[in-house]
Amino acid sequence: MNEMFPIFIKMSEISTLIVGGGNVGHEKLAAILKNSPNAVVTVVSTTFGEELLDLAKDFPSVTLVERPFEMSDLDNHHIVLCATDSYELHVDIQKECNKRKMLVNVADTPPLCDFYLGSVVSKGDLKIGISTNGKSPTLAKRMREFLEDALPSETQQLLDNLKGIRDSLKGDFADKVKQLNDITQQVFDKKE
Ligand SMILES: C[C@@]1(CC(=O)O)C2=NC(=C\c3[nH]c(c(CCC(=O)O)c3CC(=O)O)Cc3[nH]c(c(CC(=O)O)c3CCC(=O)O)/C=C3\N/C(=C\2)[C@@H](CCC(=O)O)[C@]3(C)CC(=O)O)/[C@H]1CCC(=O)O
Ligand SMILES: NC(=O)c1ccc[n+]([C@@H]2O[C@H](COP(=O)([O-])OP(=O)(O)OC[C@H]3O[C@@H](n4cnc5c(N)ncnc54)[C@H](O)[C@@H]3O)[C@@H](O)[C@H]2O)c1
Repeated sequence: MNEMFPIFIKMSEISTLIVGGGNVGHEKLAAILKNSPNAVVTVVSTTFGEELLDLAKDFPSVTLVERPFEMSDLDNHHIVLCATDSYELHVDIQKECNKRKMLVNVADTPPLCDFYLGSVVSKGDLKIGISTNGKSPTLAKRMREFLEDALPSETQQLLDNLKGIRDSLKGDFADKVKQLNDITQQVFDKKE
């Protein structure tokens, strides 16, 4: 059983720290910005790869700090992603995050992670997060590609229509729930 609980985070409302600006740092930053272009992210790294520099320049809410990590970098951030090539540093950061009750993800080291990144399917406002419980990120990627193709292109139109109906419904909460269930059942042509 996959015991992880998915949540959707407002990345522009919290502050994220990435430690390490090489290949993995770039991958993690790209994954965040693809979903959340206004994410507030600081990347601290001794050196930065070209790809990360190229990506970050288009996002004003991303700050790059070029120097070795210091524990005080954890101040004022909510979540941390470790992406250096130093396992020892990652262990130290993970311990300190634990002490401070901050959530930490350590690239390539699932046992040190409080949370995993997922594959993300997006169709307009619809977003589906996929986890394989860490078993196969490659399968998560394939599932994303499969669902991206399978979801109808009218998904956003459907959502916009339902939002309009939702806002215009009268009655108490139970009435509204019933009406919305009836309407969506017709859309999916589902018999109960
Ligand atoms: C979903 C995605 C999100 C993202 O990172 O954006 C993601 N990995 C992605 C791709 C990917 N990562 C790797 C490959 C190479 C092939 C392979 O190993 O399968 C590919 C495929 C590729 O790139 O084609 C290497 C890899 N990854 C981890 C390990 C360590 C280990 O498992 O021990 C190693 C071995 C490194 C080594 O060999 O040393 C660990 C994790 N990777 C996770 C997430 C978390 C579990 C998610 C889940 O539950 O499924 C977890 C546990 C922690 C975390 O990183 O948060 C993103 C797909 C985005 C998309 O395209 O949709
Ligand atoms: N690149 C991949 O796809 C991949 C795949 C599997 C495993 N890994 C592992 O993941 C780790 C990172 O890989 P990478 O390719 O991103 O490495 P990298 O060398 O490209 O990047 C590491 C970054 O960490 C920075 N760094 C190192 N020590 C630091 C410190 N004390 N403070 C701040 N920054 C520091 C470096 O300046 C560099 O920018 C490695 O252990 C690697 O073996 C990488």
